[in-house]
Amino acid sequence: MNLREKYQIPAQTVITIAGTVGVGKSTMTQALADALHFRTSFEKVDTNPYLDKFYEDFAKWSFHLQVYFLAERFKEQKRIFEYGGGFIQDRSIYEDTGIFAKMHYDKGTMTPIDYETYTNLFDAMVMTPYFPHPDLLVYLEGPIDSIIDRIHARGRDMEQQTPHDYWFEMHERYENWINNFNACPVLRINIDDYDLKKDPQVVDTIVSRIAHMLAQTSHLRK
Ligand SMILES: Nc1ncnc2c1ncn2[C@@H]1O[C@H](COP(=O)(O)OP(=O)(O)O)[C@@H](O)[C@H]1O
Ligand SMILES: Nc1ncnc2c1ncn2[C@H]1C[C@H](O)[C@@H](COP(=O)(O)O)O1
Repeated sequence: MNLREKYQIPAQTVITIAGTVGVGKSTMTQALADALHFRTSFEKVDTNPYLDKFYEDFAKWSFHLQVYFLAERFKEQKRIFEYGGGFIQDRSIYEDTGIFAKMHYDKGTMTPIDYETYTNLFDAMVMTPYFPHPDLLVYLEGPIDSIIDRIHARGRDMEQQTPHDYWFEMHERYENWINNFNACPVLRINIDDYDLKKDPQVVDTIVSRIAHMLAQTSHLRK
């Protein structure tokens, strides 16, 4: 019996994993998908044609990158819908606007006109009754020092060159963002409490918490 059956999680459930860069979303996505026998929807980092350029020059490439991410995530959303759910998604679409686009606009590395164009597009595509929200957002959080260690351990070149202040600011913004997030139910998980690398069996406890939260919020999906 897999964990989905053990904890009676509906087969069509869609769970999105949110959290700052390097916190462990991809690792959690794979662990949950394996445990629940769900499909995965990963961010494609290596094939992103703007990401390296963006880290070299935020002001020049922030708009292009946001439009690219929006299109990619929307295509993934369509794929999830066509399969009828049963997915774990690595990063939510809400973080693109709520964290990244907003942060670059506030820092002056996205122009007001580009920001307005982007948010209009985002709202027209996502903030409508026709866009199915996930059943649950699992929010990963933890101390910024451990997260920066993970970014360094992973070793993506463009992230190594980025000043730590960028990651500090993002970490702080995530905290405010999640405290005001209400598009779907949220389960908060602290990375200090569960170490999927050292103890893969801990996924059982995480799935039981997910099942509990899904049961508590099932009335919202009827
Ligand atoms: N529990 C953990 N303990 C130590 N390192 C971890 C843990 N979970 C993830 N990592 C490592 O941290 C780095 C970032 O994790 P990743 O899942 O890619 O994060 P994200 O998708 O949020 O950017 C990777 O090198 C990954 O192997
Ligand atoms: N919407 C985004 N804007 C800017 N940068 C973004 C956006 N979404 C993801 N990214 C970056 C951040 C990381 O460098 C990579 C992958 O993110 P990760 O949290 O490691 O999965 O893309």
